Amino acid sequence: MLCNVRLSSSSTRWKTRQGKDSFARKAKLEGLKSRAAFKLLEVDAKYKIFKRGQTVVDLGYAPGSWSQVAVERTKPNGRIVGIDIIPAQPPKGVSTIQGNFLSEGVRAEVKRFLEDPNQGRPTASLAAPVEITNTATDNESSIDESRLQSNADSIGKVTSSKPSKKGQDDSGKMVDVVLSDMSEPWPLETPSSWKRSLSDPYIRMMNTSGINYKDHAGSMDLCSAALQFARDTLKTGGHFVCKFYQGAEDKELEKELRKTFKAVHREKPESSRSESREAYFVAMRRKKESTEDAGSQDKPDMEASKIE
Ligand SMILES: C[S@@+](CC[C@H](N)C(=O)[O-])C[C@H]1O[C@@H](n2cnc3c(N)ncnc32)[C@H](O)[C@@H]1O
Repeated sequence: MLCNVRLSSSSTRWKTRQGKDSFARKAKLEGLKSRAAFKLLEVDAKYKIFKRGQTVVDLGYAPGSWSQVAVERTKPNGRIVGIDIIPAQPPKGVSTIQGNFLSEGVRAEVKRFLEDPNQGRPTASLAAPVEITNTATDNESSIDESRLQSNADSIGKVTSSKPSKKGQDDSGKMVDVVLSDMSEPWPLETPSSWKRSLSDPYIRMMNTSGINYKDHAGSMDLCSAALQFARDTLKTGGHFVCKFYQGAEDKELEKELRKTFKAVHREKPESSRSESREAYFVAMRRKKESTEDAGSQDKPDMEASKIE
């Protein structure tokens, strides 16, 4: 009960704030799914992270404005893969996987999807987004493989299922840019359906609570998972943009980033609300892989049902 009261009053506050927010109004006018698009646009204007034809992975993509920016900036022929724990309508041209990114099984599934550089990539004659939905309710870290297969089959827009070496670097990496904007969605930014799953997946995952140390700790978990994934999949020269909530451990994260990337910048975009402790690491040009950041132990783990 208490929870509902808190949700509805914060949702009213949110609506009032959005009404006054020029970035939110602009996003609506420009057909963007949320004001968050402007944060990435600012980052891209400064650091030029996107190029045509890239493979971009968007962690915590919903409702999808970062993916919209990535589609636009990598066309023609870019491929964008979005992952989110909540169900959402994927933006045009984006392949999506629903699942909890803190789960090894989900991370392994994303890597499997990426292995074929053509999977999810539009061709001249055919746009090929693929939507893979994890229907699990209690168990957010499992993926329904049969549904996954039948989804891919029935959508039938995958250009090729044959893995090819094209699009990979010397060490077999296939991703040009990893984005992570993972954190709790603002109310109403996503379809109302996410609220229905509130009681389950959000218990152990990152929830912005307004309690700084808690938000910071949750954010560090999400950033670590995103960084390990970036280390496992980013080509030499690839970029990583990662939201974090500022706090005691972010220096440690920055140190880790410096091991893997040639340049690491902290950014607080103008469109990021000043009262929020969120900020972004923009990590540029992945170094040639060293033993320090060699592959993680992520393995397909479809049985594992615990959210880590
Ligand atoms: C601020 S929103 C992202 C907004 C998005 N960048 C956009 O432009 O529309 C954060 C997203 O992270 C997702 N998220 C949080 N924790 C997650 C997790 N453990 N696994 C997958 N997605 C997660 C939330 O469901 C939410 O949709």
